[in-house]
Order: sequence, then C-alpha cells, then structure tokens
Amino acid sequence: MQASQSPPPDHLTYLREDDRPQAFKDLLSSLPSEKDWVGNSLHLYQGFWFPSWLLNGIFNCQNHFQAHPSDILLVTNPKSGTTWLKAILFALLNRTKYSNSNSQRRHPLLTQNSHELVPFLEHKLYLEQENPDLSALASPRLFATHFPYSSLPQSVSDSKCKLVYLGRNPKDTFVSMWHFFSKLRPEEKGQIPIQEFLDQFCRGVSPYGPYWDHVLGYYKASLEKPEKVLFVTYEQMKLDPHAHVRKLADFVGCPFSEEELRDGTVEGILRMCSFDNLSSLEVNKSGKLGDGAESKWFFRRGEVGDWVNYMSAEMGERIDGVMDEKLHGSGLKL
Ligand SMILES: Nc1ncnc2c1ncn2[C@@H]1O[C@H](COP(=O)(O)OS(=O)(=O)O)[C@@H](OP(=O)(O)O)[C@H]1O
Repeated sequence: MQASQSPPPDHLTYLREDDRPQAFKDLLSSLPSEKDWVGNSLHLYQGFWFPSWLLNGIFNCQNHFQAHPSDILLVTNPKSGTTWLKAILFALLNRTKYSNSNSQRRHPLLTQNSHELVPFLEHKLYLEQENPDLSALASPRLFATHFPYSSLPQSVSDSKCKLVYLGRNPKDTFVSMWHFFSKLRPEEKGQIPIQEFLDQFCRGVSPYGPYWDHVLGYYKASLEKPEKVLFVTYEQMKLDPHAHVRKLADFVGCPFSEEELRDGTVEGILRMCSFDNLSSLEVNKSGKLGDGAESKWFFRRGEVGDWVNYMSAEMGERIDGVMDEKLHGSGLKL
C-alpha cells in the first residue's frame, strides 16, 4: 500500500481526480463508499473495499493487463509482509545476476526499496504499449498486487502465470495498518483511535477488505489450483524461512541447485532480505518512494505477535471471533 495524501506526482497522473473519464466518475458515484481515517474514500466494488485513488487503475488493469505465462504475481493484503516478500522474490529470481561470484554488480536491494524494484500492477502497469518499463522487464516478470482473487484481470486467470499469496495473522496486520494510517494523518490529528479503527476492520471495511474474504479467496484457489497459487503465511516464513524460500523457488520454477544449497545461496538471500538488514540501509532509512511515502514507514517491528503491545485481550478476541466465524469450515487458521 502506498501513501496518497498529496496530489500524485506526474508519472501517476492517472490518479488525478480531474483526469478521470466521466464514465468512471459516474460508476464511482454509484458505489457504496466510506471514509478511511486519512480522509480518503473507500469504495465497495465487486465485494471489496478499494481506495478511491486506486480504482481507476484497478478498472484499467482489469480491462487491459495482459498476463504472460511466465509472469509471477505476489499478492498480499496490505500490511501482510509485501515489502519483505517482494525483496525475497526479487533476490531469488535475480540470484545469478547478483551472486557473490558476480559481485561487481551491486545488488539493487542495497540502493532501492523493494517497492521500486517490484511494481504494483494497479499502479498503471497494465498497458504494455504505453509503458516502456513494462515491456522492458526481463522474463519472468515479477509484479505485486493487492487484487482480491475474484477481481483479478481475466488474463491472469486464463494464463499460466503463477501467484504467490502471503497471508498474515489479522491482529498483526491490523496493528501494522493502524500504525501506517496514523502516520499518514496530519500530525495535529494524532493516532487513529484504535477502537474505532477496529470497529471498521471488523465490519470488513479496510483497504482491499474484508480481510477474511481476501485471504480466503486465495486459500481456496491454492487448494483448487496448487500449480497456479501458492499460499504461505508471514508466520510460516518467520518460523522456517529457509524451507519457505526453497518452496518459493520450486514453485516459481527456479529451484536451488545442489551446489547453491551447499554454498549458502539461500542463507545469503535471507540475510539480504532480513528486517535488520533492509531497515538499516540508507535507502530505507531516509529514502522516499515515487508517491511520497517514506521508505522507513514500511519497516516498523517486523515481528510475529506484536499486536499484544497495542490491543487488549478483548480486542484480540474480537478479531479472532470474526475470523473464526468467517473462516469456519475452510480449514484455514491464521
Ligand atoms: N524484511 C522484513 N522482514 C519481516 N517483516 C518485514 C520486513 N520488511 C517489512 N516488514 C514488515 O511488514 C509490515 C509491512 O507490511 P507490507 O510490506 O505488506 O506493507 S505494504 O502493504 O507494502 O504497505 C510491517 O510490519 P509491522 O512491523 O508489524 O508493522 C513491516 O515491519
């Protein structure tokens, strides 16, 4: 998720409200909407709450994005570990180019935030002919998106491209989101009242929410089409990162060789992408992304279970209660 407070910069002109086609404005005004805590609108479209400033991109992407069979899409609900998995997948797919024996090439993750290296689909990446960067991307192209499964562009469903979904415990995601949105508010407004933020979350109103439907869509798809959708969680990645990076590599079709497993390639990727390493790099301490968000906002604690420091047991039980009810019978527990 990116910041959207100030007017979008030039390369994101499609986000400017003035430039939106009338048909889009008409559709927008017909959709149910709610205000989020930063003052932006969320619109209910195809059963999910989309930030209004992204909807034009969402529509266009649905209509125009042409998936390639070799594409890899990392999908997350915001604040589930996107920044981390973007880095891991980027490092994994480009490991030969930037290996130790090829160390004259400085690793891009040392000087660029992973959000700059792995673009979001809904950020005007859908028209290949209009986007030279997109056609110049080497195969396999790696994208990220927060699209719900049921709203993915048809070409993604039709093609043989692969989807990696990263889920996260909803309480940690919720607290991470609460911190992030609080940062986007004008300073004098202070932190978002957490109880009210929770009320909204538990009604399903959050960016790309309801949270449970987002996760469930991909979980079910991963059971139905295991060759197309891989479902992993932030907690599993934290618990056994080595095994999961190998699993990711196998899934995206570039498994580690015996030699790589012996020579510490996996460990090198994990070290490079660790919270401590990435968050200590100058680019992530003082850099800014194209839309004005500060890179450091994407690195807070990076821990499992940090919610207990911000929510009462009762609040935690409330999220658990909603999740239990919504995920009942699915076999999924987050
Ligand atoms: N390298 C690494 N390892 C582990 N965890 C990491 C890493 N980088 C970011 N993070 C944590 O991920 C949370 C941010 O989520 P996202 O990256 O999905 O945010 S966004 O949707 O892209 O805005 C946010 O979680 P919280 O710390 O719980 O807020 C980040 O700290």
